[in-house]
Amino acid sequence: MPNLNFEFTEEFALKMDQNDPLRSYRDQFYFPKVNGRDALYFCGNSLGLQPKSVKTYLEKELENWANLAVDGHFEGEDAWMYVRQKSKPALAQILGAHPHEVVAMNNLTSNLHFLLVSFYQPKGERTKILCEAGAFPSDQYALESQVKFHGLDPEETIVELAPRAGEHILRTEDILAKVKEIGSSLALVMMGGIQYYSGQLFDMKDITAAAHGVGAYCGFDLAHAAGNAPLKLHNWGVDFATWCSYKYLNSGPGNISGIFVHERFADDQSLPRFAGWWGHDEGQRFLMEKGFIPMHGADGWQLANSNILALAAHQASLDLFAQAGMEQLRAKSEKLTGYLEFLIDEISGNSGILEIITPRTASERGCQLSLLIHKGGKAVFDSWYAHGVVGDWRNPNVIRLAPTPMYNSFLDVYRFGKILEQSLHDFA
Ligand SMILES: Cc1ncc(COP(=O)(O)O)c(C=O)c1O
Ligand SMILES: Nc1c(O)cccc1C(=O)C[C@H](N)C(=O)O
Repeated sequence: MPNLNFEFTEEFALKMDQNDPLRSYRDQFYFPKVNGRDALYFCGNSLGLQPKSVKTYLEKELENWANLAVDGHFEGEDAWMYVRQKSKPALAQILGAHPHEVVAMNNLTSNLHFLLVSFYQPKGERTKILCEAGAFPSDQYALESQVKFHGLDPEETIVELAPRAGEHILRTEDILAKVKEIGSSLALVMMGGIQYYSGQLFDMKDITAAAHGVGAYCGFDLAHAAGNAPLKLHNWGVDFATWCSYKYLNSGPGNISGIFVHERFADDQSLPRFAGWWGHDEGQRFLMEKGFIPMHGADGWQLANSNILALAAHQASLDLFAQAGMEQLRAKSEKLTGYLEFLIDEISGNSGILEIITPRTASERGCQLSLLIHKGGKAVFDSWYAHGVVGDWRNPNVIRLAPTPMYNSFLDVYRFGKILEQSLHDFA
């Protein structure tokens, strides 16, 4: 990132906002209120804000349902039968994939299970799964239950790699060395793309290459990376991935997830998979015949017919991503998070109250900074919230703050700086 000579002044923040080519997007979102005032919302890592356009997109589908009823499946330019196609160009851009490698469907954890059915096939001595220690609990439960499903012992089968003693982030060299060490016993590397707790962005390209080097598959949970960090899943050769759309993709609580399956598996019928009629050859689906013929690419992993209202809300947000462009969003994101980092260092410096544990290099993180709280515990978080700061507290002792380039401003970050300054007096 260029040296921007950040300053802890309102004038500086306002100047940055004036020069921000994405500044108009903020007005396209609803901001919640805390204590009657617009929140300083830094919680896109948990739930993204609602685009104002969502209502219109939903209303259109409600009208289609009201006016067309069952004919809505096949009639009109937005026929529900094909509507998932609409989301593919924007998703492909966000994930760094070809459109036929991605499809919006289900929820994240469900998708993880379906993908593991295909990409976790323990055989002989090749049974082990490598993941990061402290992965999001749902991923841990999914991996454990898959291992048990294959009659194996999770304790022996799942290798959890932790940072070195006294460190908070995993060194890429340690991940690569562990892959090599497990070698021919490794069936799968399955990690978060961005670690939900520390905010570390893993080197997915090198990790994938290392996994392939020992004959293992490699997949990522991109819940915290999709719409946040630059991704090139196709070029990196990643085998599979899944994400959710309710965080950085601003598509609504619990809304639809998506999957990526690399094109080398697009017509691979040797991979086991759980099938359903929506993954069956579209041209023959309504012949209602026996014998599953998977669709080309990721679509062949679909099971059930698309949730149209979910896709409508998703599309409202994806259209904003397509307009804004991931490159521009990332360029702003590096500056915005860089500004937050600068202010935290400048203000809390040697206070001993908190410490940034997210990597200090922009290429090793998304927009989130995770702050390890040394003094004051959750009371620090509560006091910020009382002043309108919406971040989140994650046990045992981290506050996550995620200024998102789509709707946060430099002024938001500056205002947080003023609140931080005040709270340091309270917790010193
Ligand atoms: C990294 C990660 N994986 C999985 C999940 C669970 O997703 P879902 O409940 O949508 O399956 C979350 C968040 O809830 C998450 O942050
Ligand atoms: N999906 C959530 C929910 O319904 C309630 C509270 C939190 C969530 C989250 O998504 C948590 C999030 N995945 C995390 O990184 O902590």
